Amino acid sequence: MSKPALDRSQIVQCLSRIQDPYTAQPLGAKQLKSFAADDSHLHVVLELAYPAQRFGKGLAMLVAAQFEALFAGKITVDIEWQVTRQPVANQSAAMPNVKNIIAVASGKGGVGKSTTAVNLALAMAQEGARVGILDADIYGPSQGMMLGIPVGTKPETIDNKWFVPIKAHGIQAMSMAFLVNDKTPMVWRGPMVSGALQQLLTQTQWDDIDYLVVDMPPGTGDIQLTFAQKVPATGAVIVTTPQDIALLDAKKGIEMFRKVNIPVLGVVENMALHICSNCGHAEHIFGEGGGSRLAEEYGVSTLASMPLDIHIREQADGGAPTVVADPDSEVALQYLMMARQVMANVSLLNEGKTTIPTITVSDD
Ligand SMILES: Nc1ncnc2c1ncn2[C@@H]1O[C@H](COP(=O)(O)OP(=O)(O)OP(=O)(O)O)[C@@H](O)[C@H]1O
Repeated sequence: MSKPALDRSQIVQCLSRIQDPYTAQPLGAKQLKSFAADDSHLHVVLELAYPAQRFGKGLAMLVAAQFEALFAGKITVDIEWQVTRQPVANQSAAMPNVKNIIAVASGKGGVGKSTTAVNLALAMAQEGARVGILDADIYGPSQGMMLGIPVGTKPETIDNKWFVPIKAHGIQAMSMAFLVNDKTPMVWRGPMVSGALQQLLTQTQWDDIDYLVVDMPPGTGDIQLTFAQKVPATGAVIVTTPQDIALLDAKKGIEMFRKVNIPVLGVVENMALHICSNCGHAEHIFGEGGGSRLAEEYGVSTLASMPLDIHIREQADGGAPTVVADPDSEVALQYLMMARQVMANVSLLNEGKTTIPTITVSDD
């Protein structure tokens, strides 16, 4: 029989000295799942509200070090997680197998929205999340190519009603590109597009997903607005380059989500800095700090500032985006940190924490 050497309040107090770097909240009773202590061994099990397969190892070391002041014997800390579900009644009814939907959008085309979406999805999976990606970028679907899914691959169907998503690099993928052929006209009218996309969303048999990343069609017109209205998203990630024109369109994107009451989880500034592969010279090709200024103006987080890096393009074009092609590279780590921030922000939203400010800008 182990004799209790420490009580729960001592453990909780010790935990409260450590701040979760992604939620910016102190650890405490909520995260303490269990503990066992005798004279020689303290075993603490924490449970986070977002996956932490890679990040959890560092956090466990930090927590163990904190307990050294309290306990002289062997200390073991395990980090587990339980992803919370978006508390929206109609979502669980419509998509019982999907806990959270994250819309990735940009005001302007070509800013790297799809590349960011796929690396976000893969980075979430690396942290242990069950992830799906829906390519809703109907006019330029590229997720299949970036995930290395051979052209012409068709999803299986069940009962002539359900599509089975295609698995690639450990995530589940579905795209309009899997259902059309080269001859299908992509110059669809708005209602056809939003109808097809909604069908794709609700008639795919996702296999128990924590986060479904939706690569939205670029722009802020009627199609996007209708779709944003129909997708019961937990939150949106806005991708922009630091260029004035892209920022202006990104603002429209933020305002579009505001109109349909979808919280903005943060802004990703893409192609922020170019480092010459020959001489190492760093240059802000599209201007400096625009994404952060935009995030500040709207009171949302800057999730990442990604460099303009030839490997990002080459690896995505090659069917293995940076997060899987070169998982220990600096760029992959940046994507990983972005993913953790997105998942932590989702957990805060689901808990009803007000850490993510509501957007208060005028309509004009
Ligand atoms: N950070 C980056 N560094 C280098 N190349 C990048 C980066 N981000 C994206 N790219 C490249 O830029 C091009 C456009 O990216 P992507 O297709 O992701 O943009 P998008 O915003 O989704 O475009 P669209 O509006 O056409 O769907 C691609 O060739 C991609 O590989």
